[in-house]
Amino acid sequence: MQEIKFNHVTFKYPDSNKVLIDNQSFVLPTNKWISIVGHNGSGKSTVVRLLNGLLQPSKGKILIGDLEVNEQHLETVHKLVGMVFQNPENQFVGSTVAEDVAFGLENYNVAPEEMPTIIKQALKSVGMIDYEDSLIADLSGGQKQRIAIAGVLAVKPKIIIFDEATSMLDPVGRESIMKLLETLHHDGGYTIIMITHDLNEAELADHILILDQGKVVANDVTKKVLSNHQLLRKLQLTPAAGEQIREKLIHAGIKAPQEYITTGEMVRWLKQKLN
Ligand SMILES: Nc1ncnc2c1ncn2[C@@H]1O[C@H](COP(=O)(O)OP(=O)(O)OP(=O)(O)O)[C@@H](O)[C@H]1O
Repeated sequence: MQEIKFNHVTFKYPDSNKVLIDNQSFVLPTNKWISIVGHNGSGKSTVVRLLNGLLQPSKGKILIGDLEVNEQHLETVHKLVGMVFQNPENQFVGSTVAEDVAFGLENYNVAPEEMPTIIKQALKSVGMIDYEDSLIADLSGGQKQRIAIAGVLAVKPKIIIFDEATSMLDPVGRESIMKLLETLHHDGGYTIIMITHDLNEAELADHILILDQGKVVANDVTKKVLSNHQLLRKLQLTPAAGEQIREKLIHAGIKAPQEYITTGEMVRWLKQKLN
């Protein structure tokens, strides 16, 4: 699949006077893992909702390859771009796992006889094959999020958007969903777009887009974006976990250079120092 393009996109919510996205043009690669980073209210959710057609731009065009995201192509766009939200509870419609995954398929006119195989495949991809007949209410937060992801995978999208999909989980649940994303990305060939506040999570991506007050202020491969320390500090996007490690090291009498800011960078620096 070819790239994703925002061409001179302007957007304003109908009930607001503020132009939120003002004439923004940018290109995102496909078949990559992309993180969208920015503070609360910077426009991250708006950008991804424009991409999957939940919102329409006031001006400009959005293209996924040759396909223009507009009212006329909404069904194709929704099939192509799946979305997993912060709170899986908002996505469930069935009471059992299998019923819920089946519901998404019914919307796309999948023949009933094909459903059991598709449901099993999707549950297998998220490591939940043994839970087909379980009640959703009996699952943990992390398991619920996996089922929400299976529901999206069953429709066979090419792009999957995760809108802060780990933010309601505990650290263990969070890590297991991040591992699942890595597997989906490497083995499944999906384009993954992940919204996060956390640069340590963003660091796992191939590509990072940073938004600030509705404007794209960085859009490049991860290494390049994370090495622009001046910009990250200006935006106050230094990752909390990295800064905590720095403080602990200072207490231990070790001064890590200021330019190492993410946990990954900090760990690499420490390893080098210890060798
Ligand atoms: N339905 C709406 N009507 C009017 N304004 C809205 C609506 N939804 C969001 N906004 C405003 O648009 C701005 C951007 O919101 P958006 O949700 O895209 O930001 P975000 O970067 O995803 O934020 P967060 O990290 O808090 O989820 C915010 O100022 C928000 O208040």
